[in-house]
Amino acid sequence: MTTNKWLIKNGAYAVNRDEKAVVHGYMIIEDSRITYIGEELPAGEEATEVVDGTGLLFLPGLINTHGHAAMSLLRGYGDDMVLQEWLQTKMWPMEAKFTASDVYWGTSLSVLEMLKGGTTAFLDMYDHMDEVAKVVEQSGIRASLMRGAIGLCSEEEQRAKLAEAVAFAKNWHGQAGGRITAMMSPHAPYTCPPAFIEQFVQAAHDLNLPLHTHMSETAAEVEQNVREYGLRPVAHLDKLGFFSRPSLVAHAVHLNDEEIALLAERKVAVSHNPGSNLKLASGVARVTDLLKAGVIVSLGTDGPASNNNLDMFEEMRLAALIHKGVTGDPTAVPAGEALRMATEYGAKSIALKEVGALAAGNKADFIALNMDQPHFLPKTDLVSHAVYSASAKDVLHVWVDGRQVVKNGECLTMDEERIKHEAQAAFTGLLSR
Ligand SMILES: CSC[C@H]1O[C@@H](n2cnc3c(O)ncnc32)[C@H](O)[C@@H]1O
Ligand SMILES: [Zn+2]
Repeated sequence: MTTNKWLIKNGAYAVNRDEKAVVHGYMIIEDSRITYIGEELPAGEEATEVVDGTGLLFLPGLINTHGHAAMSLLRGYGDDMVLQEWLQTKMWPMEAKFTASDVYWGTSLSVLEMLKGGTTAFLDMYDHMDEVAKVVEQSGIRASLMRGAIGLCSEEEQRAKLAEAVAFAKNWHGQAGGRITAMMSPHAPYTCPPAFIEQFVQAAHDLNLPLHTHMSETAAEVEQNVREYGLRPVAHLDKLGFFSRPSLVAHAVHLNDEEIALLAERKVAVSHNPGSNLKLASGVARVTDLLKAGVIVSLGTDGPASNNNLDMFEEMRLAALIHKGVTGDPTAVPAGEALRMATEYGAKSIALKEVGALAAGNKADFIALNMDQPHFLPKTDLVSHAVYSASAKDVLHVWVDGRQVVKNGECLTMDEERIKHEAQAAFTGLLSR
């Protein structure tokens, strides 16, 4: 029996189908699913909630496929450095002091920012993951979660990290009404010895879960991989069996033609993180070549300490702009493709079914932008406006799994004032420990 039925009238819906980018008219949501999108109102539809969609553009919820949410506590703490210096001198010393409570409040701050900015699903690789899962459960967002493991430690500590990752996946995969799914995640080839990576691959096989890792983010790490193992990271991970599982690699900035072909052959998805790659001066990923080769490329912010926000509109815009700039081809990553990267390809990257597109039968994860603003006029091409002109601040309403979680810009499921206070206090506490 349907208990929750929303009728949205007079809206514009970015269906992003080849024949039609936007449909004007009605959308119906019954419980957790979209049941109708079309120009005509089907007869006899009685809704429990009616929304006037006049002046609103409805998009699929944005999907952030790589990040470390609790790192919001370190936003602005270590700017203008390259990756290794940033990790070793700023992030890792502070993260070593993080308590479960720090992760809870840091993640809450990020989830609040993401929901208010139109992100309805995110990937998180971190420590104290039970706290992250609690925030996901309470806030109503959807997430793919994993205990990230750095293997630069004793074998005993490695065993403990792997056991934690396995226990977390067993406890939380499918929880929160199916909004939480799990992956297995060794941090990176340069922080995880080969045998440790192989143990994660085996665990992913045993649990039937996908794998995620950082890969080829900087030229220095590729050189280090060649020095230590005689192989570049793609061949190295392939040799360790990583790509025998459904897998998603973050960054993939430094790739040659053979590596792109291998990623396509192994059906490895790539999370492109343009903001973080620019800020850490890591380089620009070969996104147009990856897409041409048939690789699924989605978008991620990475952690809020290397971005420094979680605005997926900014990532879409960056993706649509920088690849034009570096290739000299103004048709590289057009607006419709950038939107697909942030939605449909994002869902594929983190193995979410029936999410990522506005279509009858899909899960009702969607957002509404207030288009009645100067920067959205004239009404030429609404998808172009969403990619080239919009930002997180334009998001008015957000639904996840058929539940409204943001209304008129306010998050209904999280206590914004408390979260802001606790996150600031957590940072102050970290400085004094
Ligand atoms: C083991 S938990 C995740 C770990 O990843 C670190 N991290 C954050 N951003 C990046 C990045 O861009 N490349 C590599 N590692 C990153 C974070 O500080 C955590 O320690
Ligand atoms: Zn990362």
